[in-house]
Amino acid sequence: MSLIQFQQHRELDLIGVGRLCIDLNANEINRPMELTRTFTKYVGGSPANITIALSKLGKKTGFIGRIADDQHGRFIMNYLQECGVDTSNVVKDLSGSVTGLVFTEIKSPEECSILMYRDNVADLKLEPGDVSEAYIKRAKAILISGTALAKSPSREAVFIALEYARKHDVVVIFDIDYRPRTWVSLAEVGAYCRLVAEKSDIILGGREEFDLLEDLAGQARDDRETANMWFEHRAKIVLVKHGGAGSTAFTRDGQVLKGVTYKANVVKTFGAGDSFAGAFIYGLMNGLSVEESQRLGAASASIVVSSHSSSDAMPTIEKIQALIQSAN
Ligand SMILES: Nc1ncnc2c1ncn2[C@@H]1O[C@H](COP(=O)(O)OP(=O)(O)O)[C@@H](O)[C@H]1O
Ligand SMILES: O=C(O)C[C@@H](O)[C@H](O)C(=O)COP(=O)(O)O
Repeated sequence: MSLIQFQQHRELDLIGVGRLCIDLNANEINRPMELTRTFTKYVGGSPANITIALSKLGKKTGFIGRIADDQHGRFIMNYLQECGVDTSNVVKDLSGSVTGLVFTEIKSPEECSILMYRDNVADLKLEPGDVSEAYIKRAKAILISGTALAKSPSREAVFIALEYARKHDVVVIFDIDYRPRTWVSLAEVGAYCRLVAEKSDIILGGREEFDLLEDLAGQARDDRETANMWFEHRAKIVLVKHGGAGSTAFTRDGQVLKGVTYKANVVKTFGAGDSFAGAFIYGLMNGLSVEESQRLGAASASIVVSSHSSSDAMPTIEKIQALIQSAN
């Protein structure tokens, strides 16, 4: 019996919850942002990227979030619809909020950073009333990103979504997605993310992100200890990402699976986690093993880190399979 029981009769495969923002990726790469003059605009926001990735892989997706009543908000809405994401539950925020901006700096293929403008952003204005139980029960899975827990009322909206998902056997996928610029304190990161992780079926994060949940910032607990801690709750899969060194997946039934990586002509390192997550979830939804799903994730990440964007570069399954074939 499959580790993760997706309700197959549901019309939506995945609903993303949370951040919809704009990536502004420097065009003049391999130099600090002080020396860049032009940027290319893409839709961004980790949950948006992952939802877009699944949509481009042919999955039926939806989104619960808020956009600003500005040109960027309209750009995001148009792009989601072009990608086939259902936007019926994306709310236009009329409080005068703005769209979160992510300026990305590509000093070198290995040295990239992101500068996030997060004040008065629409995504954190998501309210509990925006979360529809009837919408959530139409989905096989929801994807929650940790950053949506950083401020109220988004925080409460996420907990409502979590409650509806548990009530209607919707698989809960939690991507820790720690973004320092949005949080008030590390104590809050740990407190709120632990509450969600304890109710999640699949937890994805980097080593440092799991440390934050375990109040071990900088003490780097052993991945297996981390997994066992979450298996004491609802988790069936705990996946620890390790950048270019790959990933390790732990399953509740005792498997420990080292994920492969595929050689990439790295342009930038960001986008790896979201592309990995999208293809990994796709594999699980298609009944593939955790190991095969990791393989899809790794191939997708290799494609996206070799590209200028995150969302735009999310690949089709054919592109992913071609890369895997060529590597064999
Ligand atoms: N330089 C790279 N080359 C090839 N694959 C990579 C590279 N960096 C990351 N990946 C793949 O993407 C996955 C997620 O990357 P990681 O950087 O850990 O996530 P995040 O972007 O969330 O920090 C890794 O487990 C690996 O499979
Ligand atoms: O999630 C954000 O706000 C930033 C993303 O839009 C950006 O594309 C990025 O950093 C994705 O990187 P990843 O989370 O490492 O895949």
